[in-house]
Amino acid sequence: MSAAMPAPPAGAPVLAVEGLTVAIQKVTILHGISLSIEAGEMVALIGHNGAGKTTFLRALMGIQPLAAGRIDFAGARISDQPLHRRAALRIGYMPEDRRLIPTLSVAENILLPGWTTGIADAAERLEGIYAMIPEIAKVASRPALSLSGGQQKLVALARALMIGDRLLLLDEPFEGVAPALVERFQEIVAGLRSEARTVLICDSSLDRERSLYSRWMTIERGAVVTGMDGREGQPAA
Ligand SMILES: Nc1ncnc2c1ncn2[C@@H]1O[C@H](COP(=O)(O)OP(=O)(O)OP(=O)(O)O)[C@@H](O)[C@H]1O
Repeated sequence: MSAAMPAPPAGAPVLAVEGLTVAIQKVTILHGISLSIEAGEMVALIGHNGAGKTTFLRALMGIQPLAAGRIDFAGARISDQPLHRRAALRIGYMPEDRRLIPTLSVAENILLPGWTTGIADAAERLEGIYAMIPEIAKVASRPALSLSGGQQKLVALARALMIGDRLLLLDEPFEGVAPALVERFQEIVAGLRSEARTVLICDSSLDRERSLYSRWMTIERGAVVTGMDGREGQPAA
C-alpha cells in the first residue's frame, strides 16, 4: 500500500466518477460520464472507434483536462490535483499507442514509472513482472524499438503493472496484435482477475473476452449507456 495514499474508507469504491465532461476545441467529447469501480472488479468499457474510451482514460489520468465533473480515487478527490500529484497514486495506465521510449531498453521502460514515482521496491516488482510475463524477461535488455508491435504492447502492459497496484487502466490491450498474442494477453488479464486486481479495460468489442470481466459498460458518442449490472448512464445528447 502506498504511503502517499491512505486506504479508502470501508465500502468506498476505488474509483468514482461523477458527471465527467470533456471538451476538445469547444466540441464536447464526453457528456457527463458517471461510473464507479469497486476493489477487485475487472470492468470493461466497450465502445466503437471514436466513442470516447481513450479520452475518458486520459481524463482519469489527468492528461486531458475536465470541463466539468469530478473524479474520486480511494476516497480522495483527485480531479483537482495537478498531473504530477496524480502520478504517485499507483494507477497504472497502458495507452493504446504504447508510448514506449524507443531507445531505452525494455527493462528501463518498465522501471521508468517506478523511478519517477520513487517506488522503493521497483527491482523486486520487475522480478514479479518477469515471473508473470516470462517472455518479457527474455528481451529485457533489448531496446524497445527492436520489438514487434505486439511485444511492445506487452511491455506497455508490464510498465502499467509496475505502479498499477491500486488500479490498472488498459486501453485496447487486445487490439492490433496477432491472434496467438491475443490469447496470451487474455491469459495475463485472466491472471490479474484471479489476483483480484482492480482493472478497467477499454475495448471495441466484447466478443472474444466476455468471460474475463466481472462487469461491463457500453460507451457511445461520449456517454455511458448501459451496464450489465442494470445501471443506466446518460444517453448521448
Ligand atoms: N485531440 C483531439 N482533437 C480533436 N478531436 C479529438 C481529439 N481527441 C479525440 N478527439 C475526438 O474525440 C472522440 C473520441 O475519441 P477517442 O479517441 O476517445 O475514442 P475511442 O473510443 O478511444 O476510439 P479509438 O479506439 O478509435 O481510439 C472522437 O470523435 C475523436 O475524433
